[in-house]
Amino acid sequence: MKSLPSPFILINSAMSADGKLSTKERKQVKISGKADFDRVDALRASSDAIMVGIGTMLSDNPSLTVKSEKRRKERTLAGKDENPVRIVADSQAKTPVDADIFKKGSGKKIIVVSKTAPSEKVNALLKNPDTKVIVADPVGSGRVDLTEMAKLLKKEGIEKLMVEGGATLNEGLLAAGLVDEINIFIGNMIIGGKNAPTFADGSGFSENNLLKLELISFEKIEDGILLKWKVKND
Ligand SMILES: NC(=O)C1=CN([C@@H]2O[C@H](COP(=O)(O)OP(=O)(O)OC[C@H]3O[C@@H](n4cnc5c(N)ncnc54)[C@H](O)[C@@H]3O)[C@@H](O)[C@H]2O)C=CC1
Ligand SMILES: Nc1nc(O)c(N)c(N[C@@H]2O[C@H](COP(=O)(O)O)[C@@H](O)[C@H]2O)n1
Repeated sequence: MKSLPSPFILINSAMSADGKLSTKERKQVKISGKADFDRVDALRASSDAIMVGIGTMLSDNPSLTVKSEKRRKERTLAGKDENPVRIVADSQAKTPVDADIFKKGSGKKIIVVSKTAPSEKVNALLKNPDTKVIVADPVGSGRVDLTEMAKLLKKEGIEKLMVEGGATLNEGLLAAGLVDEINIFIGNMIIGGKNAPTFADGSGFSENNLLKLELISFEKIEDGILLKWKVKND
């Protein structure tokens, strides 16, 4: 069983047929087609928050907004912000102060940092409206403690957290036993390259300690396939 308290955490990723999230230059690739991007948009709209790691922030500068106006309206009619809370796991507060999450779309932003994040960078980030910095580093390791982060995000009222990568954060959350569900869209291309990020990088699991999954569903979408997995955290 997953350790509580934590939001329900779902990782959504798009990968190539050979399991890569992007190129060896860490350049974002359009793996999903129109239909899958629309599915992802609906998933964003149904979530309380969307999170990426600092690696993804620096390489992709994502806006993490809900793209469909209809879905944004539905959220506001339900008394929510247009966009879910946008969160970055960013141990040293390296998120650029002019990142697209601050410029595009309305709604709250949370930067999760460690105790050793430089205060001038933290203060600069806090100048952005609707932005909060949370320190999740109980022992002062200099790295965000993901279990502590989950606990603090739950306290912020986040019940459903959608994680959109990247490779290192995915593995960190999986290794911490925090992930409930994985949605992977496998696109019709090979990216290749031993240094191209895969779905779960980090240090990985050992042979006698592999993380087991249970298949929920599979669905053909355009020229790819969507796999939904439940994570067996016991
Ligand atoms: N195809 C897809 O669906 C997606 C692809 N990507 C791709 O993934 C690549 C980025 O992946 P990565 O470089 O691995 O960066 P990442 O986005 O996974 O961020 C990793 C960073 O998160 C921070 N972090 C803080 N605390 C952590 C902890 N306890 N455990 C793990 N990480 C922690 C660390 O500074 C770490 O270096 C890019 O090339 C991007 O384009 C990213 C998202 C989705
Ligand atoms: N679902 C999906 N399919 C792909 O093909 C992708 N390359 C990604 N990437 C993720 O989407 C983020 C960009 O979000 P915005 O359009 O800027 O809102 C990017 O950072 C990855 O997390 N996802």
